Amino acid sequence: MLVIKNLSKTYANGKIEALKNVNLSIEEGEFTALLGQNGAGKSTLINILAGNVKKSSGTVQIGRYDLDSDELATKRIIGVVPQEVALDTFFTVKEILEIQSGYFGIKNNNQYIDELLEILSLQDKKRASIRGLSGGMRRRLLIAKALVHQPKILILDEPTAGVDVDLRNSMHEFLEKLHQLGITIILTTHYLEEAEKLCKRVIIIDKGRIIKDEPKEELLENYSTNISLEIDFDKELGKDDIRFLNKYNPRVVKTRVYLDILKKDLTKLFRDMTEMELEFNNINVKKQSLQDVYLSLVKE
Ligand SMILES: Nc1ncnc2c1ncn2[C@@H]1O[C@H](COP(=O)(O)OP(=O)(O)OP(=O)(O)O)[C@@H](O)[C@H]1O
Repeated sequence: MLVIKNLSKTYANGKIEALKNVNLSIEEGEFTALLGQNGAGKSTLINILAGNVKKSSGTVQIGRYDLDSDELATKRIIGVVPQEVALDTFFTVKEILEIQSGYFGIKNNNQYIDELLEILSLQDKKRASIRGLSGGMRRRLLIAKALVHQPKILILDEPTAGVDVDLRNSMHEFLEKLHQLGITIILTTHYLEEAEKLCKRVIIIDKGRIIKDEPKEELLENYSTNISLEIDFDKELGKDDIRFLNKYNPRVVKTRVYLDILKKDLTKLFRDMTEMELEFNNINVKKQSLQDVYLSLVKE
C-alpha cells in the first residue's frame, strides 16, 4: 500500500537533515503508530506523503502510484489530518466539506458528508460557522475533511493533541471503526497509551532515522527490561525478612510488597524467597508500558 525507499529530506540548504535514508513498507489495513521525539522527522515524513513538502531524494509509492510521476493519483489515496488546525473561519462545516469534495471532483457528496458528520458527532453543527466551533470540534472536522474523498490510507498527525478525555475516547472508537473497515491508518502521537491501545505496529523515528519498526507486542516483549511485582506474603515482614529485597527498593504495605525488578533478576528473587522460607499467596505482575519501552529506546 505504501512503499518508501531511501527517503531523505534536508532543509536550509542541506544544513538540517530531517529524514535520513528512510525505508518503510506498509501493507493494506495496517494500523501503525509513528512515534518520535519533537523534531524527529514525523511531520516531515507525513508532509512528503501528503505532497506538501518536496523530498530531497528517494522514492515513494502510494498504492500503485509513484509520488513523482503521479502526485494527483497519490492524493486520492491518502487523507491527512494535519497537526495544525487551519480552517477558513468564514465557512460553515458543511461548506468546508463540500469545498474539499470539490477539490477531488466529487459532486453530490452530501450523503457521505452526513454520514461523516453523524459518526464524528458534528451533525448538529453542520450549518454552524467554523468560528463558533470548539477546539475539539475543529479537530473532528479536520478528520471529516481528510475523509471526504474516502481515502484508503488515513494519516493523522497528533489528532488528539489538546483534546479532552471523553472526546479522545470517542475519536479512538472512530479510528477503530475505520480500521475495521479496512482503512490503512498511520498515527503520530505523543500520547503513548493511545498508540499502545490502538496500533498493531510501532515505528520509532529518532533524528530522522527509523530506529525501530516492529509489531507492538514484539516490541514490548523484546525491549522491556523491567516488570513490576506486587507480592502478598502470608505475614507482615520484619526488617530482617526483607533485607534480601533491599536491592530492589521495595515498598512494603503490611503484608504486601511492591517491587520494580529487572527481568533478569527474577530467578534470583524467587530463589532467595524460597531460601528465606517466605510464604506468599498472591503475585500480580505489571509489564512495562509502551511509554516505558519507548523512553528507554529513544534515550539509548
Ligand atoms: N520548513 C522547515 N525549515 C527548516 N527546518 C525544518 C522545517 N520543517 C522542519 N524542520 C526541521 O526538521 C526536523 C524535523 O522536523 P519535524 O517537524 O518533521 O519533526 P516532528 O517529528 O514532526 O516533530 P514534532 O513532534 O515536534 O511535531 C527538525 O529539526 C525541524 O526543526
